[in-house]
Amino acid sequence: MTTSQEKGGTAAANALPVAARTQDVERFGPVYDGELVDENPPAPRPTFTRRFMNWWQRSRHVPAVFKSKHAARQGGKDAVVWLLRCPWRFVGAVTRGLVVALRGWRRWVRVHDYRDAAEQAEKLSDKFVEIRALTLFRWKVTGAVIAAAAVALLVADLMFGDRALWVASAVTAVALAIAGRRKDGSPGRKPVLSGPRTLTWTMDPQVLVDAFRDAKLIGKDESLRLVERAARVGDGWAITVDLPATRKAADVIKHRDALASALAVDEVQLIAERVRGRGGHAGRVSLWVADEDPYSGPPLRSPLVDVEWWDVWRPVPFGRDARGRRIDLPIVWTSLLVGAIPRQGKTFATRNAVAGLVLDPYTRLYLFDGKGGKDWEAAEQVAYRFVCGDELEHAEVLRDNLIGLVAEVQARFARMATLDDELCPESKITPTISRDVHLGMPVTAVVIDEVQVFLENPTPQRVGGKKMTLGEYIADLLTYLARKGPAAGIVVILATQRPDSTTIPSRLRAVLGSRLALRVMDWRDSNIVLGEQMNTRGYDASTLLPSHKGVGILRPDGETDAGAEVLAMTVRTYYMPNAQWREVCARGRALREVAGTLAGQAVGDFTTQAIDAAAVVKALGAGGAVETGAPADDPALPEPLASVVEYLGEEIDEREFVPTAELVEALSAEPTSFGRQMRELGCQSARDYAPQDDGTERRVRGYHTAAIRAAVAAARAPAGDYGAGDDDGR
Ligand SMILES: Nc1ncnc2c1ncn2[C@@H]1O[C@H](COP(=O)(O)OP(=O)(O)OP(=O)(O)O)[C@@H](O)[C@H]1O
Repeated sequence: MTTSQEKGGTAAANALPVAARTQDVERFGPVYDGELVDENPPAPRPTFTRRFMNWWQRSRHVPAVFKSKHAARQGGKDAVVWLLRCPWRFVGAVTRGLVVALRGWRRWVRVHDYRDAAEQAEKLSDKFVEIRALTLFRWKVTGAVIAAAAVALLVADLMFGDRALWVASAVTAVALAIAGRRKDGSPGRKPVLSGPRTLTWTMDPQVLVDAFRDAKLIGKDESLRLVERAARVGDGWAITVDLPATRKAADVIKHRDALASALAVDEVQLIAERVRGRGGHAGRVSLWVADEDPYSGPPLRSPLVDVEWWDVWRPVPFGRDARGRRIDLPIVWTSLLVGAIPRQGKTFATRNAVAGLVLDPYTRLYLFDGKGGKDWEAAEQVAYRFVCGDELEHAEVLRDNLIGLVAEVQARFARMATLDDELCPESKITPTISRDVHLGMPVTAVVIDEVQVFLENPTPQRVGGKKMTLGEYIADLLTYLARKGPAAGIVVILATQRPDSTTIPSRLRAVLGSRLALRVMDWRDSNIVLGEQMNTRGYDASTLLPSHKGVGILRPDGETDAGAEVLAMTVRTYYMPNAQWREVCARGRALREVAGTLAGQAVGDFTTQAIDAAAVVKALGAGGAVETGAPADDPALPEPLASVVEYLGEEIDEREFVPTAELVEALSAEPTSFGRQMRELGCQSARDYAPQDDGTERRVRGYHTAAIRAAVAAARAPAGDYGAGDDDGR
C-alpha cells in the first residue's frame, strides 16, 4: 500500500456511491490530494550504454561501492571508519602477535610436541631424560638467540645510531601484527566480545559469520555472502545475506533465537525474514536487529480514529511490525480467529478489525460479547444485533441469529445466481453488490468475543433428529458460516481466551482464514490458533513477553503489506482506548444515518425473519459431512482413506495426531503400501508426539487429522470448491 492513511480516507470517500455523496455529509479532518506520479516513461538509453550498465551492475568483478551512489557513500564512510580504527587495530594485532609468539616459544622450549607424543604412547617416563635434555638445550638456544640479537642490536646502534633500533622495532611489530591478525580457527585469537554485538557486526561482518556458525546455521568451513551491507533502517540495523548453497533461509527463521543468542540480543530484537519473489531465493535472508525492544514504546494510535470513514473492502489498519511497517488486515472474503490468555489485548485487537467495519456505513454488524463487560458497549448504537452476556438466553439468541445467517447465506447464493455476469462475475459478492441497498447484501460481520463461553454451553439440543449440545450446534453453524459465508459477504470474527482443541473444534478452526495469536500458555495453544506445526517454522506465540500487551503473531489470509508470500509476522496491534472506540462508533452511526443504512437493533428493530429450519439443518449436514466423520461406505472416498475415516469416526475431529502404527494395526494394512497409498491421496505422514502405554509421550510417525480431513475434502469436493482448506493447507 503506497498511499497514506489520509489519502486512503480521500480515496475511500471518492468511492462512496453517488447517493451517499450527494447528501449533506459533514466533513471534518484534512483532505489531501493523491500522490502525483509521472506517467511518462523515461527515454530509452542507447542499447550499448544499457548493456554496459547492466553488465556493470551485475558483474562480480566490479566492487559494490562503484555500483550506486548509496553504496559509494557507504563505502566512503566505511573507509573513514577503517582509517580511524587502523592504529587501534595495529596495536591490538601486535599484542595478540606477542601473545602468540610467547605461547609458541613456550610450547617449543618445553618440548610440548615430543612430550605429548610420548604421553600418548605411555612412554613418558622412558623418555623423561631425553625430554629434559632437549628442554635444557632449547633454553640454551633461546639464551644464545637473545644474546646474539642483543649484540646485533648493539652493534647496529653503534654503527647506524637510533635509526637501527627504530627499524628493528618496526619490523618486529609488523611481524607480530601479521602473526596476530585475526584468523579463524586460530586458538586464542578469536574475538571474545562482551555485551550486545549489534554494533560490532555492522563494522565487522566476520562477527555475523561467527554468530551464524555458533548458532549452527552454517558449517565451520562455510561462510555468508553479503548481499546488502549493514545499513541503518528505522531504529535498528538491517543486513541481507546469502547462505551457502543448500542452506535454507527458513531454518534461520526457525532458529532465530539461537542466532539472537549468538548475537547477544533478545530474540524480540532480531527480525529474520526470507527475501522472496524477484531478487530473492530460498537461501537469502534479511536480518533486522533493533537497538532496543521494538515493542516497548508507547501504544500505537490507530489511524482509524482519524479518518472520516473507511472502505471495508480495503485491508483494515491493524498494527505495525517491529520495523514500524504498517500491517493492514483484509477483512472481506475471509474470517479471523484471535486467541490469547486473558489480559493480553485480545479485545483491543479484535476491535481494530471491527472498527473498519463500523466506519463503513454499508456493512452490518452482529455483535456477541460473551464477557459481558463494557468493552463492546459503544458498538450497540451501530450494531444490527447486539448481545452482551454469557447466560443460556444469550447463547440461544446467538444460535437463532446464526441460524438466520445460515439461511441468509443460502438466500444470497440463490440471489447471486440470478444476477448478470457483469454485476456478479464469480458467484462471489463484489463491492458494487455489497453497496447496492436494493440488493440487500451488505458485508455482514459476526463478531463473537469470548466465543468459548458459547461453544462450551452443555444444554442438550435435538437438531434434525440428532442429539448434541447447544455449544456443538453453535460450532456447526459457525463452521458453515466461516466456510460458505465469506463468498456471500458474511465474515466471522472470533476471539477466545481458551484456544484449546476441545473448546474450538478443529473443523471450525480449519476454515477460519486469518489468525492472530497474542501470548498463549504453550506452543500447543499457539499451534491451535496459528495452525499445525507453526512452532516448528519459528512462530510460537508462547514466547511473547507478558509485558508485550497487544503484540501477537498474525497469520493473515491473503496479501498484506509484508507481501503475499509472508507466512506470518509479529505485529503490535494498534491501541484504541474506550474513548476513541466510542468516538469511532458514534461516527459509524452518523455515517449510517446519512447513508440510510442504520437498521436492526440500532433503530429498535428486533424482528427476526421466518426461517426454514429444515433447510438450515440440511445445509449444515451437507456442509459439515467432511468434518463430522464420513460414513464408511462413502463411495466418493478411495481406500485406504475410507477405512481410516471409518476407524477414526468422531475422533477425526477430536484428535490431532494418529500414529501410523495404530492405523496399520487397526486396518491390518501393510505399512509400506499403506504409506504410499496415503501419500498418493495427498496425505503426508509427519513426526509428532503421541502418548505411550507407560504414560509418557514419544515422537513417532503418523498422520495429523487435519491432513486426513484435507485429503477427505480433496477426494470429495469438486475441483475449486470454496473453503476446502485445513490448518496448514490454506
Ligand atoms: N495494542 C495495545 N497496546 C498497548 N496496550 C494494550 C494493547 N492492547 C491491549 N492493551 C492493554 O492490555 C489490557 C488488556 O487488554 P484486553 O482487555 O483487550 O485483553 P483481553 O485479552 O481481551 O482480556 P480478557 O481475556 O480478560 O478479556 C488493556 O487494558 C490495555 O491496557
